[in-house]
Amino acid sequence: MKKIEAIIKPFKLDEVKEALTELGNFGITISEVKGFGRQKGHTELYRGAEYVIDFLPKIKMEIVVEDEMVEKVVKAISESARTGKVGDGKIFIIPVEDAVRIRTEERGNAAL
Ligand SMILES: Nc1ncnc2c1ncn2[C@@H]1O[C@H](COP(=O)(O)OP(=O)(O)OP(=O)(O)O)[C@@H](O)[C@H]1O
Ligand SMILES: [Mg+2]
Repeated sequence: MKKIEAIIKPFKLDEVKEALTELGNFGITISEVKGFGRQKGHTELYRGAEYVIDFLPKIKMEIVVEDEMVEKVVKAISESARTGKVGDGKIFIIPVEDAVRIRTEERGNAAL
C-alpha cells in the first residue's frame, strides 16, 4: 500500500476528483493547506492576482491505494491538475505499513 499525497491548486479539485472517481472505488481525504514551492510564492498567480505573501492556498489530497493502483492514480492526478504554469503542485508517494477498516477490522488492501 502507498499513500499518495498530492498538493494541487484549489480550483482544480473538482476536475481531479472526477478523474479519480473514474479510476475506482477508494477513499480520499482532503485538507485546505498553504504552501510554497521553489518560487516561494512570489511569482505565482492566485485568482488572477500576483500574491505578495509567501504561502499560497493549496489543497492537499491523501489517498491510500494498493500498489497496483499507484501509477494510475499518479497519472490521473498529474494530468487533471496540470495547467502548465508554475505552482501546479506536487505528488509524494509514501509507503504505508497497514490499514484497518474500523467497522470490520479488515486489514491491508481489504481495508481500503
Ligand atoms: N518539497 C516540498 N515539500 C513539501 N511541500 C512542497 C514541496 N514542494 C512543493 N510543495 C507544496 O506544493 C505546492 C506547489 O508547489 P509548486 O508546484 O510551486 O512546486 P515547484 O517545485 O515550485 O514547481 P513549479 O516550478 O512548477 O512551480 C507548494 O505550495 C507546497 O505546498
Ligand atoms: Mg512553484
